Amino acid sequence: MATADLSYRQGLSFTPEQRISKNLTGLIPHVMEDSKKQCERALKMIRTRQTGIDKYLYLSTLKRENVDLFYRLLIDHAKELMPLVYTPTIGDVCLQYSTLYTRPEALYISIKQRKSIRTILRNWPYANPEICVVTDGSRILGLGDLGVNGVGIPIGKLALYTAAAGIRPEKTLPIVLDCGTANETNLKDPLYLGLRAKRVPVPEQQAFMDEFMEAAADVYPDMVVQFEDFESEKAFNYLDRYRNKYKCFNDDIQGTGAVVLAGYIGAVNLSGVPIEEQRLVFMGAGSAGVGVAKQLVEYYTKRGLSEQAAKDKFWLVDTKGLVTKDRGDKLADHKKYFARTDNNGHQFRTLEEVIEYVKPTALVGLTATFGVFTESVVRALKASVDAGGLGRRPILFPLSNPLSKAECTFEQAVTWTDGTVIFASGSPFSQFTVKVSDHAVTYYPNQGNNVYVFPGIGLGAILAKASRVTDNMIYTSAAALAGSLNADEIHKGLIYPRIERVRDASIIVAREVMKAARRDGVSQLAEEQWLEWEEWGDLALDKYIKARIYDPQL
Ligand SMILES: NC(=O)C1=CN([C@@H]2O[C@H](COP(=O)(O)OP(=O)(O)OC[C@H]3O[C@@H](n4cnc5c(N)ncnc54)[C@H](O)[C@@H]3O)[C@@H](O)[C@H]2O)C=CC1
Ligand SMILES: CC(=O)C(=O)O
Ligand SMILES: [Mg+2]
Repeated sequence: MATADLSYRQGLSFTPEQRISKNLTGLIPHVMEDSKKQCERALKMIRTRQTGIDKYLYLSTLKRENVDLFYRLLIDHAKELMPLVYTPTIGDVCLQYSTLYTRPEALYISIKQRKSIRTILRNWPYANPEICVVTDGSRILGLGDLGVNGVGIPIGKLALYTAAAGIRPEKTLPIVLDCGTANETNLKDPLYLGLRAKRVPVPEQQAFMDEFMEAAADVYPDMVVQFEDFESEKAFNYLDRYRNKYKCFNDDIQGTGAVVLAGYIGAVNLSGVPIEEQRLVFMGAGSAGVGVAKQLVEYYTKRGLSEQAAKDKFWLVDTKGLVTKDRGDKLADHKKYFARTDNNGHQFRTLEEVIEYVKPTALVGLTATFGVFTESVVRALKASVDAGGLGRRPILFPLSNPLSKAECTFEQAVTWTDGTVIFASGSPFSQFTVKVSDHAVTYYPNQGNNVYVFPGIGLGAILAKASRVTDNMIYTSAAALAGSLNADEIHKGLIYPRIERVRDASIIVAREVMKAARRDGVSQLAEEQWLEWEEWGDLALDKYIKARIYDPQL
């Protein structure tokens, strides 16, 4: 007797004939439902769960039980569901990961298993992964060192690779490298799933990382590796160390740099302040802050400014105040590039002092600290923009994740700028409606999150068979995203496409990233293929991409 085919991927949509041929008759309810009906049931379940975590757990079960339905939902209801599988809910999930755990969903490689990295990689049950997101859990969103609990981030980011860029779910590989943790709560938690030990010294972590990268390239030579949420020093170090040796990029430095550049291009157009007159204060000088500032410097130099003149447009602030050369503390290497020398020996300790001194037109927050954009800070920003002339608008990007770490809320930003703000946040805020005498005015926020670029960068690198991820590929992703808004989005004054259109944007990003790979000589696709596309243009390349991406049908 033939055994039943237990691959229930199609859920309730099997026809009676398929049920007979697969011996499924009676194993699933009798009704036959189309995709719409199955999505309706799942949405009802999600909407009636009380907490974000409950909704996440339901979705996570669905991902395991009916992967196509999970991704159909995530693609078709991105605005509602992305915040559940990604920031902000994923932050709560990471905080409680060891308690919520029911089944493995990633590779967990501890520093005690250094000799077995290749075996562990080969144990992954799906053949030839194309994209890996790896973290060591040392800086998870703005929540600090979560150790192995940080694995929720690679899992969440890879779900977005599938939903936003159509990489097949079985081609994605989430990895957490467990080097111990500095998190006392985790260390004291009897259920903690990671090594119950202090994080090992940096040189040891680096040696482990060297071994991991070598093993990953050896076992999966075609796989692109995305570094995610490594604390800043390691983030910069690993990127420098591996970028010319392996196919890899750092999402927090490069992905965030690209996404903020794209938003900044749109914001400058709306601001009424010419690009040459823009002056930018960055609150936060970590991997994201410095990564973004460097990407923007590249934009200015491409527009003809000298590197020094471009750099002079940026004032970076950290916990000790304005980053200056003569501040008297030992600056971390990644901050030195932006250290100011024009402060005449004066040190500016608070953000208010910096704003008073700089008179910025744009304020970017990457501090992982809630509320640092206070009313007086935001009003001072507005005043400095207003002083430049009528109709000018301040650019305010509180980009830290999750929502509990945002530098200010959308409502505050709108209220404190009398509605003039051009706003983007890392995690999503709702639109905000204000009643003005007899009518209502609705303000629309933007989500400035690297989800708009990393899926397209990864997809572009994979499809171009890129041997490296070059700076031009990253830069191009920003330019492509900036150009991907439709007429309605432009009309609404948005600076990013609506999140429901992230998949359209990813295809554009992937196409341009592929072309940049070809220009940089790192695409290993056949020359004839490129010549054909050159003849037929972007439409042919888009067709090629669309034919290769996962679009779940139920
Ligand atoms: N929107 C997006 O797509 C992304 C957002 N992020 C967010 O950016 C934040 C920072 O990430 P990293 O740069 O990697 O962290 P990090 O820890 O390396 O850097 C944080 C920086 O903020 C400074 N800082 C902290 N509190 C401060 C305060 N009260 N006043 C002034 N400066 C303060 C620190 O001195 C440091 O320079 C995180 O919340 C992360 O979630 C990161 C990547 C992408
Ligand atoms: C979005 C992201 O990569 C972060 O907050 O770290
Ligand atoms: Mg990150």
